[in-house]
Amino acid sequence: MSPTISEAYRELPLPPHHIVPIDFGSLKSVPFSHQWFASDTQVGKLSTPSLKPRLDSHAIPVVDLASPDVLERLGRACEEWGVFQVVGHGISSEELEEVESQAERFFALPPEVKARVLRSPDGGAGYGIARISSFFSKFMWHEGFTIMGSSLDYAKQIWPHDYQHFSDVMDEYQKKVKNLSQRLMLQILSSLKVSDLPETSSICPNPATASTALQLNHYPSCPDPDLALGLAPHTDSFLITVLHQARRAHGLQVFNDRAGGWVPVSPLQNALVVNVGDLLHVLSNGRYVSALHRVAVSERSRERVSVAYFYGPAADAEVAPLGAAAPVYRRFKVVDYVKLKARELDKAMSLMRI
Ligand SMILES: C=C1C[C@]23C[C@@]1(O)CC[C@H]2[C@@]12CCC[C@@](C)(C(=O)O1)[C@H]2[C@@H]3C(=O)O
Ligand SMILES: O=C(O)CCC(=O)C(=O)O
Ligand SMILES: [Fe+2]
Repeated sequence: MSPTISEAYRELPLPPHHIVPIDFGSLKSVPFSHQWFASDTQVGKLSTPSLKPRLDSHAIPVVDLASPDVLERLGRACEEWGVFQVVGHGISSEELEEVESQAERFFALPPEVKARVLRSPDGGAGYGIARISSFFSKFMWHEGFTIMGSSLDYAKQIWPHDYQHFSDVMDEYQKKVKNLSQRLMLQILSSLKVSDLPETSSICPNPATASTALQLNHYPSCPDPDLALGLAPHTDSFLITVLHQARRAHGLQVFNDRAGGWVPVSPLQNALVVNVGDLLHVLSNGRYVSALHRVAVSERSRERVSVAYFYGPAADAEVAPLGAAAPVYRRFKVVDYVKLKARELDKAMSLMRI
């Protein structure tokens, strides 16, 4: 049988304190375990001292999928930023609001109910702390729920008598966002202008075998936002991530060398945020930037919800730079990369370099 992404985590089980979130609702101040200082956000050689971003969000490209020069705009955004906001994507604001309100409904449940769907120590899906947490000395002001495939079994455990609506909303959204992700991937690959794409059918990816995950993120309201960090700096592992952030819910920031630091990705009405992930960085032979991003806790009494959809090739598909005369990355299996990232985090990409 073909491997799944969840299997990649079997070899590296996490202890319970890296799975079960703290009960944020009961806290009147930020505990020491959740207070971040500059030295705690060290990622590779990059120290990320201030949570105050440098530039305003207008710098992040906005791409309208209906625009005649869409390929050129996508290519430039992926090359210069590794992140852009997409409009004209065909998912209605009602659908986005519904998915957001079901995510809020889940996170508002008491801790013991959320614990019914706790991620297992060696698994990828379920409720808990972000997997990257084990690489940092402090805990993040965040709880998440990762859904891989249908959400029905989870919904039945959470709401035994009222599971259908949550499940319908999440599964319908996954279908829509998968179609959008596939469409974006085809356009992004065309934007690379590689003349010979021999393996596109296996890596492109094939929507029937794609690796996908829907991640509901919750950043609870925080007594002292300046001390806490929502999500530590990281790059996403798959090809692309399509993210819905709730309106007025600021906090997402992307690192950009040329802009000289962290730039906010402010919520834009009806837009979805698209991140280039590590695997697309490899396919493009390093041309498209795998965007380093983090989430600051921006306001005292406002919680924040976001919904991320990770889209990648099948777990056993092989990835390598496309049509590159001088490839800088070697060929590897998706599942092996996810394993390596679970062990090495930000060093994983450089370990794949030739
Ligand atoms: C498919 C996946 C991407 C992800 C790890 C996961 O197996 C499921 C959750 C995803 C997430 C969400 C929060 C940030 C992140 C880095 C993490 O720890 O879990 C991403 C992972 C990723 O992109 O590598
Ligand atoms: O909440 C956000 O804006 C970003 C979430 C994120 O980076 C992720 O789920 O990987
Ligand atoms: Fe991310």
